[in-house]
Amino acid sequence: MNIGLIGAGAIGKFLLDEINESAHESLKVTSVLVRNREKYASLESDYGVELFTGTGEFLSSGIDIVVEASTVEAAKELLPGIIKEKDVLLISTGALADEDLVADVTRNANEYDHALHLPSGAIGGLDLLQNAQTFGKLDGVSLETRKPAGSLTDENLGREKVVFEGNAAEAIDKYPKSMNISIILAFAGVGMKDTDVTIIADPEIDRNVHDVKVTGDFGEAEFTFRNNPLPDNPKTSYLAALSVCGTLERIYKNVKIGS
Ligand SMILES: NC(=O)C1=CN([C@@H]2O[C@H](COP(=O)(O)OP(=O)(O)OC[C@H]3O[C@@H](n4cnc5c(N)ncnc54)[C@H](O)[C@@H]3O)[C@@H](O)[C@H]2O)C=CC1
Ligand SMILES: O=C([O-])CC(=O)C(=O)O
Repeated sequence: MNIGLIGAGAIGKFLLDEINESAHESLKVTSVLVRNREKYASLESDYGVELFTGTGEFLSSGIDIVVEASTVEAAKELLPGIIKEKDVLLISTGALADEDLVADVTRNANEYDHALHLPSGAIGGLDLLQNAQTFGKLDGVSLETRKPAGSLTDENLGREKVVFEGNAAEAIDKYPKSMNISIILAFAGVGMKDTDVTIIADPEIDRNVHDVKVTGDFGEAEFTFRNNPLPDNPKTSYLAALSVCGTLERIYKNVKIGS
């Protein structure tokens, strides 16, 4: 599967290292869409990829799937058009907080018969939420995110501080680089307005900790993810990058586990 990558930051670079430098025979990043060709020129020789600055040429470069690993803003701009041409894996899931965009993307995906893959990112347990919601009923879903203070605020905090309380839609609006998980959680569960979110800036930790609580007619579940950060971008959890690779690896397998 030839992969076209949008964004060569922390997750994009992880993908290049993991997929092009190791033995994933069926996967290869062949094209990378960047904004500044000079800045990323070394990727061509380092990873054997071709760089593009134009979306049209990027999409016609023989790729089978597009992996988005850029920003919520870029995802919102590019996704409605790209889904007409290719299957897409989107990690900036915060883009889907825009309901008009979701309607557009869904219509285009159906009309052009392309899939939109949404990895679980820096959390897990989305299979449970979907199962519990599809034929049963969820009563409540909450997310408490605790990140190193410097990831969330410029304030010099001496102790932990609750910097946000609200719903998932408000959380991604205020923290577009840090709360994509609130939107994928909302999508799998009770929606953006009913997913409760608390964000804590903690000067004492060096991991991204996400605590998800779910109640419904199935019973109760609680998941705590204590995620190591990616060295290239401490805001982003290592697990988020793994979820992109894992989703790609599983897409075309005939045996599906926990799906
Ligand atoms: N769903 C989830 O659980 C998680 C999602 N994320 C999101 O994943 C995305 C990638 O994360 P990182 O790699 O850590 O970010 P990063 O900031 O390290 O890298 C993003 C890269 O995208 C590039 N970029 C921005 N706009 C672009 C455009 N229009 N075209 C091409 N390239 C563009 C930037 O120059 C940068 O190199 C971010 O949106 C982040 O918020 C991050 C962590 C968890
Ligand atoms: O990586 C994480 O821990 C969560 C994150 O940044 C996001 O959801 O945007």
